[in-house]
Amino acid sequence: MEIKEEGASEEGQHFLPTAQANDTGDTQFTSIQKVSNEPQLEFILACKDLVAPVRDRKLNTVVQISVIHPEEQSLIRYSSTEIVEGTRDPLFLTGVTFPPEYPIYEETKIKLTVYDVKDKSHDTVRTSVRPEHKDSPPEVGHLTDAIRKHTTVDSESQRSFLGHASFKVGELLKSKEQLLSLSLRTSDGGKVVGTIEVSVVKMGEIEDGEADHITADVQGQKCALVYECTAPESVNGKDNLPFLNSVLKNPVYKLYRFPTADNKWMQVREQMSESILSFHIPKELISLHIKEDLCRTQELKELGELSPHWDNLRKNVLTHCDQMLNLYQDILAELSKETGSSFKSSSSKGERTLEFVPVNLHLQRMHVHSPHLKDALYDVITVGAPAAHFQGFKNGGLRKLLNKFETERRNTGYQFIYYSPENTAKAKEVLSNINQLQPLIATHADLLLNSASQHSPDSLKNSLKMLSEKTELFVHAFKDQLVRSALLALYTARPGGIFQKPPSPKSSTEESCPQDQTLPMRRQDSIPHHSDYDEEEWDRVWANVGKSLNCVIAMVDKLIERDGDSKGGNGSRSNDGEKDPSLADSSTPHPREDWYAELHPLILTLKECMGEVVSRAKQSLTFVLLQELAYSLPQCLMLTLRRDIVFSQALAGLVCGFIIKLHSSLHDPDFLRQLYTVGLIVQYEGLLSTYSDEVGMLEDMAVGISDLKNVAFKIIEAQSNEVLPVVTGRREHYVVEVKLPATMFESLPLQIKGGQLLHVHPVLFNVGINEQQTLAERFGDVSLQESINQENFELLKEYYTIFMEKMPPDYMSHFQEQNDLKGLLENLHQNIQAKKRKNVEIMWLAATICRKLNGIRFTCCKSAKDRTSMSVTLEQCSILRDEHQLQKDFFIRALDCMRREGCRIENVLKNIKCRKYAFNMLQLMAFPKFYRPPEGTYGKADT
Ligand SMILES: O=P(O)(O)O[C@H]1[C@H](O)[C@@H](O)[C@H](OP(=O)(O)O)[C@@H](OP(=O)(O)O)[C@H]1O
Repeated sequence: MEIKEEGASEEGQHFLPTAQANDTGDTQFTSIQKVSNEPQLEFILACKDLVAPVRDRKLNTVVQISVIHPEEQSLIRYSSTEIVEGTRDPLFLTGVTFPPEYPIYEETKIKLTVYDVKDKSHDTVRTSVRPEHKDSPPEVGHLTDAIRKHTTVDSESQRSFLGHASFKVGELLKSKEQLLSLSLRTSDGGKVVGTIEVSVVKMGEIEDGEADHITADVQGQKCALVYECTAPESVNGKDNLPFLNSVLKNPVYKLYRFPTADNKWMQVREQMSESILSFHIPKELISLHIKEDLCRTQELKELGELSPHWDNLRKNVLTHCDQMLNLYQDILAELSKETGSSFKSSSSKGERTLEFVPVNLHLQRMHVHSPHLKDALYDVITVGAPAAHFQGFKNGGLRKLLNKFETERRNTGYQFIYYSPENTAKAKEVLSNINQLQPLIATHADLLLNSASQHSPDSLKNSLKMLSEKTELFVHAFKDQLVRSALLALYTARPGGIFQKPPSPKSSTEESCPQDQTLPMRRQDSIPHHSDYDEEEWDRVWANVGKSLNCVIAMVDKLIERDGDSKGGNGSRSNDGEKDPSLADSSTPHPREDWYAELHPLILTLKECMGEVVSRAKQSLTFVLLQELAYSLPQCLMLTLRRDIVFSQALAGLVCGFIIKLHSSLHDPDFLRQLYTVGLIVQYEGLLSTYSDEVGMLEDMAVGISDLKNVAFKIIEAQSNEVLPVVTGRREHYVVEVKLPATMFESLPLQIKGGQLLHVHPVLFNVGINEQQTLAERFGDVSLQESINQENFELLKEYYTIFMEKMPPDYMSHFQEQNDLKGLLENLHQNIQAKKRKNVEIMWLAATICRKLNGIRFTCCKSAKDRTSMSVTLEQCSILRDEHQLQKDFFIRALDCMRREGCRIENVLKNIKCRKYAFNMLQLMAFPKFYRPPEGTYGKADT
């Protein structure tokens, strides 16, 4: 019987994605008992004694799995197995899994339809995730009618119906050993054409003696089937799930079984999930930029009077800054409309309002349950290369643009004062420190006064300690030579080179300072002229803060001492109990003093001295920043915008990777120790070519990833159910606060609980693999890739050195591991030096090193859809081969299964509404061998 007949009887069939399948709203059906957040039901299939329609014809079989929901009675296409060729007893490696949220009940019926595939190069069965009802609304259809018609007819004409069987989920679950053996019948329900076996699978750890084994034969190989055990908490981290679930969304699960070298089965579950951080982090970041830019605009306005040249420049800068602010505000407003979004598709890459959002960001997870080994999770974050697609790549990407900008700026001549990028960054840092410390010191000063008015010696001492610490930090912040030189520059930029002295504080310090701690500085009464510029004045102003703090300390000491005396205490005694003669006069009892009245004037002076320092430093450093902004407007601001966009995409991915890593390793004390002592390596695999537009993308990506070194994480206790991370700080210095629920937070080491900043060490290795890279290698230039790989190798080596220095020797579980790592690093270095074409060994080595160093893995290409899918599936199968003894002969079959029916083809589907990797034959010929998808899974769709 041909598929058309079968199709006709299943007119209402459709393929329901989990996101839409969540809610039937009914409770009259019997739910399946399930472990929270684990798939509800997983099974595998095998057929026996299939009858070929034509005698002696070898069968190539595939099973299509459909679901009949109890309340609907319509058939929904759910998934397919891979095609098994040339046997009447096929064992399918691709299983069936129903995710946690899928509406499946004991009453739900599953229909299994077996087909014989004549030409598998055409067997791309489904093209749409949505109902194929005649009357389905066009906006949910996703595909153009033309494509849908073409692909359906094309695929269906290439296979024929063999037989079908159905069962209810409850029957399977209650059956002996949770295994059903069903007769396959022709569509009229008459003839038996073979049997199909359905076996429930439960992923989990095998402990010796616990596993049941069933011997099966896969292409002549005996394999033991393993059933039902419980996954260890370290893998599932079940108690942490609500936390992870608040970040990950719309999971897709796929299940496989593969034979191991010792003829047993391993089970493998793929999971692919979106993250709401895709949108959340960009929104956080844009808000932060807006705050920072508003503050800068205000500081520019407060720069005071400037000579006409500088004043015009400032006006110009302010106008452009306002325009940029409006732009950021508009983008934020647009993004805020996207409530609940967690995915930006590859086809939205160039959308202006989504520019800050990473493309196609997902967690790609492989959970392996293999005999005699602990269950293992392998995570890779897949995401489109962080790049400014809307701005385009005509003039290159950030790496080139920033270099060009800097070189030109350095050579501009007289109109601007050149400050190096380091100095500009320093100016931003000091300004930010001032803005943070000044209010903090003011608060501590008020607390000190409060303690004074309560006449509490202990609280007075504590407040003083805090005040002293913060004031010392403050004084330290200004030690830089930059402030001094910027003050002179600003002085010369005032009208007539006149220095605008900030309002003088009242000169009360001298009078109120106890004993002989007078301030050496006498303030200038007249405004100095250029030639009069007193370079040392700044030192005096700055030193006054320290001196007035000393006055406060001395006064507090005095007050506490007198208080002790008045209570009949010992006064101030030296260690041997003798009275200190220098303080002998103050040991006579005093009546209870008004501490507040004594300290208040000193605190006022301290605040005033600080005010003067802040005012001068702020103005001079703002003047430094004016130089950067004023040069080449508006390009300079556009460059900042580009960098912000690229960074935002990179940061969203990083935060997602960090949270997932934290979640899966929270119970590992060694990991936590590594986190606060060395920080985490974050390794990016880039698959971009160094030809045409992708050169610009790679230039963007390299800067975006390198900028991630300016990010630190801080773990804080969540005060409510809201656990989404918060981004604080400013450009070039970000702190991401990750909130953990109380129980999880409590289990952390003190260092992390105490708020220690946790650092990341990003590295990028890129190897172009496509036909464009062939062109680059033959006719173009690969130097960008070479220098990126070389530079990042040095960074990786540095991390490794610190890691080996700081982590205890027993941390690397075996001595062997250390040697392995060293060898791998050397090997990576040699491969980078070798300058071989499309040397994908670089990627495998870098990824292996990252995994061994317990780092966070990323894989990126332009859209994280096609090349990325090839690479992550290859990585998964290589891990199965190297770490889980996947039988050698099954390497390619496993790879093909994952690419044909796995999560990544679903990724393609959700991006372009078509189940085909966007490659043509010509492109694939240029790919390294193991990066080519199986027949029938690629082609160009007219999207
Ligand atoms: O434009 P054509 O000739 O169809 O080439 C495609 C490539 O073959 C794919 O590799 C690109 O996708 P990835 O960047 O996910 O690999 C794919 O990127 P896109 O999905 O962003 O269009 C295309 O560049």
